[in-house]
Amino acid sequence: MNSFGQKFKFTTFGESHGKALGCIVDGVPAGIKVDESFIQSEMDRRKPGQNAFATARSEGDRVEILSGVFEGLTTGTPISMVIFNENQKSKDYTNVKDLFRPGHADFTYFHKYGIRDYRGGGRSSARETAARVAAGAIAKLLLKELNIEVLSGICEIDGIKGSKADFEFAKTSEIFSLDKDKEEFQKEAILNAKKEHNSVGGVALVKVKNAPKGLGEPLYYKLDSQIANAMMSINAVKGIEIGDGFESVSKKGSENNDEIRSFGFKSNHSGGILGGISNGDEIDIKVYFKPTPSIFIKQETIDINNNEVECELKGRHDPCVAIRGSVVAESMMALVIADMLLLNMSSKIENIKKVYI
Ligand SMILES: Cc1cc2nc3c(=O)[nH]c(=O)nc-3n(C[C@H](O)[C@H](O)[C@H](O)COP(=O)(O)O)c2cc1C
Ligand SMILES: C=C(O[C@@H]1CC(C(=O)O)=C[C@@H](OP(=O)(O)O)[C@H]1O)C(=O)O
Repeated sequence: MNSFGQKFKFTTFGESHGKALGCIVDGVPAGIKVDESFIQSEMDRRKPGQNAFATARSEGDRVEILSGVFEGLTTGTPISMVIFNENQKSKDYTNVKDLFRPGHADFTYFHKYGIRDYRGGGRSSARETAARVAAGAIAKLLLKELNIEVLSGICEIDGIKGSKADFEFAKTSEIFSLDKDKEEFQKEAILNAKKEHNSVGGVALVKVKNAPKGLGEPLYYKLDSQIANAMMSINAVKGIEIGDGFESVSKKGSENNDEIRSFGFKSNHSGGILGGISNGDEIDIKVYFKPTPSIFIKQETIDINNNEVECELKGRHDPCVAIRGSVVAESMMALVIADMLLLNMSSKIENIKKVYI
């Protein structure tokens, strides 16, 4: 079992240097309008090779829908989508074929499976996240029908934090940072690291607008625990925060509580989730990405025979994975919300009656 979700489920397949990648999304209700140009526009926001802040690998990331859609509508049967790889350069990996890149998953995959697919990280490469964005686009089409929106953007790069509380959200990959005053410095930090053959980390903000109250199951399928599970499943994610997150630890209860009025909550320190259930306010999380492990600085490592060697990489790598990673985080959030919506259908007898009677 390696799928995500209980009702709105998906799984992905493929490798970075294999023939193709793809996903199967199961449990999608019938009758959702499938706008293929929307799916492609989501793919384009994540795809590599678009600017100096991303890997130079050039992929069209064109999605082909193989099943589950008829005359522009979902049929209620599994939706399968495929994305063919176009720009693999496996030769770049020949000199590190038998060794483990520090910080990447080469070491752990080898010890788990006993096989070294050295071609660009194989299944552990974040190229897999293209398939998640395709699945996330289907989730977003469901959310659109309910006027729920998921957005994301960058709020921190290499320790340079955005300062505005109310960010303008990035809609395309052209818009880089949520804080226009800090954007220039954040960009510079990435380009400087790149010049030095190094990489930097970053933080993405993900928000859900118009999420209804009541999403999330008690106790073992809470909305926040599922969001954490989804985000931590993304390559290079090392932590997440819900609402004020770690900052709330140093606050008094009186500062941290969101007081309640008849019109709603006076503040949103909770990030829109209480007791693992959405409270109707904006859902608001931060996702922390580590610096890209593949860097072009000589490092010490071992080979598959345990010999101590030096590792010198070639190839094409993101100098900061958080930039494209923010789009992946947004897709995973859409998938969690879609799953929770479908689970929520059966939380009240009135809802079940609406469907069946
Ligand atoms: C969008 C995205 C792009 C990435 N690009 C690269 C890359 O070009 N080179 C690399 O070494 N790692 C890249 N990573 C990170 C690795 O895939 C990841 O660090 C590796 O699989 C090890 O997993 P872990 O960091 O979660 O432990 C990327 C991650 C994301 C989310
Ligand atoms: C190709 C993509 O990103 C890749 C993610 C990645 C990694 O190790 O995660 C390593 C690089 O690829 P390659 O396997 O060719 O060395 C990136 O270019 C993509 O996101 O589509």
